[in-house]
Amino acid sequence: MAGRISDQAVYVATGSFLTGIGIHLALFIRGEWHVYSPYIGSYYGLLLGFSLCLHVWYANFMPIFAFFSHIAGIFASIFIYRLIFHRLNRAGLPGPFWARFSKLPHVWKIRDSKNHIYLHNIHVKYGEVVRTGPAEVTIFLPEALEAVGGRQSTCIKGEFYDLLWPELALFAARDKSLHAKRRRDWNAGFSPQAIKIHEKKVLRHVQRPDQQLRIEVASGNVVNVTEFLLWFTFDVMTDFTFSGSLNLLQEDKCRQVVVKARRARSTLGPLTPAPWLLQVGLKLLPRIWWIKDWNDSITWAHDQIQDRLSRKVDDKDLVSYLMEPKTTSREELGRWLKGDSLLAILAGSEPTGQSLAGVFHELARHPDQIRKLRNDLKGISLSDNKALVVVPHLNAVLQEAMRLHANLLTGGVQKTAETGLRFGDGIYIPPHTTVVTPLYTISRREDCFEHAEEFIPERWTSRREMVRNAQAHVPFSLGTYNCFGQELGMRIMRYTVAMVVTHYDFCYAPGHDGSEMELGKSDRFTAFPGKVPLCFTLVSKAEG
Ligand code: HEM
Repeated sequence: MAGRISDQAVYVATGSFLTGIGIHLALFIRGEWHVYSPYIGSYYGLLLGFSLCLHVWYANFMPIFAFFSHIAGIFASIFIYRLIFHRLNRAGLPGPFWARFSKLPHVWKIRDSKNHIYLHNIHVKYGEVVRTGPAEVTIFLPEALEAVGGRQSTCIKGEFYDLLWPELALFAARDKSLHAKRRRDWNAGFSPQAIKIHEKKVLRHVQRPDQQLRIEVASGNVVNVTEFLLWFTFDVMTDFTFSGSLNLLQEDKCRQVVVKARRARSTLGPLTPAPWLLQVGLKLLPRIWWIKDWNDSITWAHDQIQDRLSRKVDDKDLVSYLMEPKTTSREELGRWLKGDSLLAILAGSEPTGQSLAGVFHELARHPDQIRKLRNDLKGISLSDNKALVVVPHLNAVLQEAMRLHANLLTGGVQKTAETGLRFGDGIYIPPHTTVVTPLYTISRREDCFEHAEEFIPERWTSRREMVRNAQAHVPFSLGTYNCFGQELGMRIMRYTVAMVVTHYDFCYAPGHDGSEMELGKSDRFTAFPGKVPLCFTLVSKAEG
């Protein structure tokens, strides 16, 4: 028999191979499977173990042979389907050849969390609408932002947003009606009356960076503004959310919590293109490395909210509003609270801190802009939002910095519905296709912004002609899923920038030219800017 494959082996191999093809065509090709991938992986792991046991027990290779033939059937079917029959093939989109088969090469290429750079290079090489995955298209056209994310769009959030599954959270709600329902509960926490209450806290907190900077100036220290602002915005946001600041700016006792929450996302960035792999990591390795950090962060946020619920507070905070839901029942509330707690803390603090880091980075490289801003702020109350909001150059500086330093570099992934997506000049994206619209590239397009790579705040005031297509600027996203904290975030930024520019002069520390900010920037669903090491000096009374 040696050297000859028995008939039995041929039958087993063929049968198992065909069941592999069958299971792919009957099941895996339909609907979404990413949240089940850990279970499917575990099932096949068990099946392999069982085949090995049978092999050892009966001294027969047939069970292993059957197992691998079945797996080969699945992969062969996937390969042929994606090579020839996939709906996106008919769209005839350009893109890397491997993209039609798998997202894994993409994950590998962005293991350094530089998805924004990777996709930018893809744009340069392949054009405006590129196939970047078996069922994924990346669109670099500004009109895609409205078409995909606008209120009229039928697209839903992409599979990535299931990262908390089966827990619920506002930003992770992919079902539009569920999302709309929960959003109504959040609304109360951002009403004009609520903003007034939050603002008192914000104003109290803005004193702290001022006090801390005075200490740094007196000690002649270099301040890494990226970190400094992150501590500050976490302090504001924890107070805003559950009436209890962590006091990170002054003390390093609790900083580890934030460090962990950020470290947890070191792999979230690279895994964004492959949500199924993210699910495998989250569910199968919950106590390992970054996944442990991620789970610890969620537990920490949840504990803070539980602790808050046992306390009475003087002024209403976000939890007060979330605990008086208009639409969610009391029983359902428990399911939302964990994810929403994390969202409330992270969604406000990080983007605000990161956007502010972008502002100070740009101002430090453009001292003329600091002087101009300081001049415009003369005689204006630094704690009066009504007065600050009408200082055109202040708002222009914030907008321009947010354009160049978008918070979502490539994130905000969506998915087309049953009808597909038609927009622009006859562009059609088939149904059930993931759509990526990388703001990093779109908001730096020369056909949208003249001298797009340069920091020119005047394009938002006296040189309006330099904005060729304002559609490309959506720092707070748009449509159904846009940012809740836009008004609050803008106020925090206005107060902080106005205070610092009025009281301090600043520039990059000796030996630093500002390049670390861009070079060190990573894309971990949200942007993590690199270092911004600045030296501060107090402005003389005559100048200020
Ligand atoms: C400069 C500061 C900020 C920027 C640039 C910013 C940007 C964004 C963006 C781009 C999104 C969409 C995310 C996505 O599609 O996945 C978003 C969502 C959100 N933001 Fe902000 N944000 C800022 C400040 C804040 C603040 C202060 C809060 C207050 C808690 C906040 C709360 C939220 C929430 C709750 C969502 C989710 C909305 C939903 O899914 O319906 N943001 N933000």
